[in-house]
Amino acid sequence: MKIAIASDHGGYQLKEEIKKYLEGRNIEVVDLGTNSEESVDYPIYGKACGEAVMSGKADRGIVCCGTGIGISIAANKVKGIRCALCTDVHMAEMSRKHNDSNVLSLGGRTTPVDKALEIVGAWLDTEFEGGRHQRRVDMLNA
Ligand SMILES: O=C[C@H](O)[C@H](O)[C@H](O)COP(=O)(O)O
Repeated sequence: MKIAIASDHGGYQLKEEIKKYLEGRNIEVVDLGTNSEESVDYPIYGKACGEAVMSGKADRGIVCCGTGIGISIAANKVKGIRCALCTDVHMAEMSRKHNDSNVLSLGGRTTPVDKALEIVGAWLDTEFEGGRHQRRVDMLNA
């Protein structure tokens, strides 16, 4: 699996931790920036991550900003993206099982690193259930 990651300055530290975690699991990472804590604009990074997933450059994506809100909104503007802002493991699991989320969003200023990495792990390891949920995902795509 190949994962695209992107953040603004508010999510930069968390993105770096997630990158280490993914590499520790031998998952290929496409890092779309940002590359420091210098102030940048999250719409650019959310869009870049969404486009990387939709173009096939990555299988799924993970985005981070201060709260995870702005960058998730940006990613969701790319057609075909189902970006889920998750603050706990249950939400991450449900976003995969029911919504087939293809991008995960996390808040670097709102979710501690250890909890965020648990959320990432659950999100990576949970499959879409299909069935009635496929019909709803198809409706989102339409
Ligand atoms: O939803 C937006 C994000 O949380 C941003 O990371 C945040 O708005 C950036 O704020 P500031 O420019 O004050 O660091």
